[in-house]
Amino acid sequence: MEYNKHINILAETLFELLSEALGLQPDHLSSMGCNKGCSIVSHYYPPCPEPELTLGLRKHADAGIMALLLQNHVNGLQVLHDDQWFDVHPARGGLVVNIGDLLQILSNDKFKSVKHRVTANRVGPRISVGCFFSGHADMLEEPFGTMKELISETNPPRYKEFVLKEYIDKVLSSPIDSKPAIDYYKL
Ligand SMILES: O=C(O)CCC(=O)C(=O)O
Ligand SMILES: [Fe+2]
Repeated sequence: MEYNKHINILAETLFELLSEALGLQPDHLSSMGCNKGCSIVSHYYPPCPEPELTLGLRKHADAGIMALLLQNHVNGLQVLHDDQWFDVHPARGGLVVNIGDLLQILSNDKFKSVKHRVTANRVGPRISVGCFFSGHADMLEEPFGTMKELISETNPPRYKEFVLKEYIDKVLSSPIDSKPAIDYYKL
């Protein structure tokens, strides 16, 4: 699919910039496989007659590595910052880049995943298309944790190592509003 092809090119560039921001070679995150395992999830939020009584999507942080989100012109996406919700107004032709929990772990909290939600709306529908990167299938059976290159005496790991497959099983089997999988691995 044409869109997927462009998203993958963009993701490659973003992973280069993120690697450099961590003081690593530009191809570091991609060579680990972070730019692979892209799944596309689309949401359709119909207009809601009583939006104050519900939400479009509950508060959460994305569990994977990174998400690139396209939204139509209808408001609804909000991010949590300093205990306050802020609207992420749709920008024509713009994409939202969300850091996921796995990138927070890889970077030892240098990059923080963002808590977000979608409010319900009287107008609509609101439509979004998210491209979620969860990493190359080869990473599934390998130990996963903060990148060794980032660990030092002054920057000890904040997460214990785990097997990615177990983490993903936890994410997929956890009931709504239960403890996020990342919290099981915090040291
Ligand atoms: O619909 C949106 O804008 C957000 C979707 C989302 O956060 C998700 O699928 O994880
Ligand atoms: Fe999300």
